Amino acid sequence: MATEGNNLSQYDKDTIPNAKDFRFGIVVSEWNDEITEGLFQGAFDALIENGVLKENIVRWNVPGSFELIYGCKKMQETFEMLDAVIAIGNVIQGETKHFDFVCEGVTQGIKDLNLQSDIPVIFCVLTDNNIEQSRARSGGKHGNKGTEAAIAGIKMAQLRKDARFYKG
Ligand SMILES: Nc1c(NC[C@H](O)[C@H](O)[C@H](O)CO)[nH]c(=O)[nH]c1=O
Ligand SMILES: CC(=O)[C@@H](O)COP(=O)(O)O
Repeated sequence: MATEGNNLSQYDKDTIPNAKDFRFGIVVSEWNDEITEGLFQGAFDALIENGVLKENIVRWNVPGSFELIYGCKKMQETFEMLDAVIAIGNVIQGETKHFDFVCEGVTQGIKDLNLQSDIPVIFCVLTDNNIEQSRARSGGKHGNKGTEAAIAGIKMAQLRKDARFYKG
């Protein structure tokens, strides 16, 4: 289902696990920071709204979305107590095929991090045709992808906690 006609910021609070004991890392790309700062604020606010303590959120910045791969890997390695990491970026189509390679690279890289580490990494990377689409998805008419990513992070942190419980 496309984002059009949906709101990325809407969720049923009653279905979200209480996140008061969860700790999150957030890695933010500085490319298109007008957009990535909006995504970060959406994610941060949603975490706090669902019980996460400010002191349990650590943020690192990286130059661009491609560097999210290394930044998230080092976040996982450095803070082993984290329950989830959120990768925030915004890639906008330019004149060349570079967009395709950055998007594919960061997608595959973050996928690999989820396979290689026990700490889930949430994919909060907008891959848009133009800045208008990015603005609409980072607090505009389609809501905020950062909010959606935070909720996904809480749910995956809870899934990881449940899995550890059942495994013993
Ligand atoms: N064009 C965009 C980039 N490009 C930069 C790369 O992400 C990377 O930092 C560079 O290739 C050096 O390794 N990054 C974005 O996040 N968004 C863009 O639109
Ligand atoms: C995603 C990119 O790297 C892209 O915005 C760069 O622009 P261009 O393809 O015009 O060099």
